[in-house]
Amino acid sequence: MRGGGLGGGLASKAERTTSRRGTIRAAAGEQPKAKPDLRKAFPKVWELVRPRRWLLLFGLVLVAVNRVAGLILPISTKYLIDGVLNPKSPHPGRLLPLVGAIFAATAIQAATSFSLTQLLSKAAQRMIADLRKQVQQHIGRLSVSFYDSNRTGVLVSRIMTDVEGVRNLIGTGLVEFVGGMLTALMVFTYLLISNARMTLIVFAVIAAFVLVLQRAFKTIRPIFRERGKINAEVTGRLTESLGGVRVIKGYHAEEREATVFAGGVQRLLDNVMRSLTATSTMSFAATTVLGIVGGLVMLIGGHGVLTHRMTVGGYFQFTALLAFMIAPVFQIVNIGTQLTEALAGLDRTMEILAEKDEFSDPERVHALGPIEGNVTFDDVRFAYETDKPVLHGISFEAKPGTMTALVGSSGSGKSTIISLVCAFHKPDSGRVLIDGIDLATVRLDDYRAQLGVVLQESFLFDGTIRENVVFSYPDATEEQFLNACRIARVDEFAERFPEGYDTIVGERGVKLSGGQRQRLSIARAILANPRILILDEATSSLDSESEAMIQAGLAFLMEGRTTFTIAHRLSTIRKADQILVIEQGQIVERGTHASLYELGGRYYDLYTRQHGLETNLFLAPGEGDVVEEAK
Ligand SMILES: Nc1ncnc2c1ncn2[C@@H]1O[C@H](COP(=O)(O)OP(=O)(O)OP(=O)(O)O)[C@@H](O)[C@H]1O
Repeated sequence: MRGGGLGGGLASKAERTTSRRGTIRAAAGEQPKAKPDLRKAFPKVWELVRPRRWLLLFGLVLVAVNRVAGLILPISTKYLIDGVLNPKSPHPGRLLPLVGAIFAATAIQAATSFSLTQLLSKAAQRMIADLRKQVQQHIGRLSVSFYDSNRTGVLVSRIMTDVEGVRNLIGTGLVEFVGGMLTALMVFTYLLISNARMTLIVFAVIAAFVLVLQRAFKTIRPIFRERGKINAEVTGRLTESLGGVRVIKGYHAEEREATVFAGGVQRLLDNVMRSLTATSTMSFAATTVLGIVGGLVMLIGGHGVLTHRMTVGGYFQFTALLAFMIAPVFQIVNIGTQLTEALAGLDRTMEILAEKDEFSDPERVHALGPIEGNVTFDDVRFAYETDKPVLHGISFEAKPGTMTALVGSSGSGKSTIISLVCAFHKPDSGRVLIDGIDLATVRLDDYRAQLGVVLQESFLFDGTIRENVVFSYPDATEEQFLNACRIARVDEFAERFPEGYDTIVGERGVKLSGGQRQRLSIARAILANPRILILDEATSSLDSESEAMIQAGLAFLMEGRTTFTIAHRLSTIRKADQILVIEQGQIVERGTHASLYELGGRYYDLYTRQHGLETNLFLAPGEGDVVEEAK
């Protein structure tokens, strides 16, 4: 993207504005759904499964072979006891072939198990990687209002954690599940043929248990869904508090933060405890059922053998096979939980993927060639929330290559106007026109490629100086890159580092000063060569040397571009071709510095306030002297 660091705009503004419009249910703190909507989940599951359907089918064949091979051993007990070892007519010659068959079956079982894990687990991991990329890409294309209303940590968890659970759908989870069912069915049929009465009694007990299990799953599913939500919230808060460590320390709020975190961890613990209670109840029930079934089989089978209705071999075979029928039911307990988790994760992932991506807005049909940079607001009205209008009929024109400064008190709507210029939002009524074309109908990629943003909170990645500068135009030549660095005076500090432009900056590397960060951000914007430039000036004052360097870079950057600035420095405001004074979402005055000063109205008030108060709205503290000289 050539856009001169739009990301910074998202980050800084999202931090300043709190969550006001909840788009993701979990983040908005709504009650979790009782269970994932399966009808909605299946198309999504199918979408994931479809490209891998042959693999899964092959996996199922492998499972079938595996399970049949696994049945050879229990089935052979009957032949061993009744055929080979029968005291009345022993057949020692049959022993070796029987053992050979068991060896062969075991070899097949081992080989198929190995291949299953190799094939399916790897496919599952590949799928997780794909899905992660897809979710991240989608989130990247969502509108700014989405970011405003969802916490960063929550989004991180959506991309990293939720997707992880999907492993169980493609990995061995689903196949094990189907394989288990298959085995149970095969064994059930076999047992039914060999001893219908005993099989049906055992089956009735197990069926009752399955019904109980189903109820248990109903309870346990929302717990898992909620766990994902709590996890995301706790991670979110943690990410924020680690990022805002200076504010926390500054207000000595370490303990308060610890309490908040402890509260989150406790909620997580409570949730895990609840699910553990549910799972332990399930295993308690399972053990009891196992005991009952075992006793019943012994009673009926023993009686059968004593009354010669069953052979000893038949009895042992029955008990051995029974395990193969019951084990899958218990496996389902385990796998069922995993699949439930996977579906809950998928459900949240789907919620994100269902969010409307700002680029594929059907209204945005106009391709935009190189623009001149005429920006016109035509009676623009806008509200973030219904019934709370923020802009009330803003109209102005910014001619190509001119500078428009927005001034006004805090909360008057300056940033909102800028957001509309950036097409982060659409007006509720009225139009924003770019060279006469309604911005709401323009393709965003075309437009944003011609937009550059320099924010007061310069946004730096963890990477080298070079990477941070060319971020706005990755195809820049070395010459273009060096030229931008020279104009923005990045060379002056970068070349002093032993690693030069390859010096790592950001969290892991060299910490740059506020002024240096701004210069880097200016170099980035110069390289992007935007037609429309957004400049959110820093409020903090820099020493005069840094200030001079920044001003020189900015002067070059603004040359010939339509610039919008939320100005704090009088030096910038005085250069503006037009100043718009915004109060409560309206333009109350407009003109140049001289004409507005002359007018003696709101602008005059704001301007002269600096003589009396430190909290000047234009200027950073200490800038007053510069004003005096400039006047
Ligand atoms: N994302 C948002 N959701 C809801 N309301 C918002 C949002 N962002 C801003 N507002 C509201 O819109 C109004 C105008 O805010 P805006 O940020 O445009 O003011 P501003 O003039 O840029 O203020 P400042 O100089 O303090 O940054 C304020 O009342 C603010 O509370």
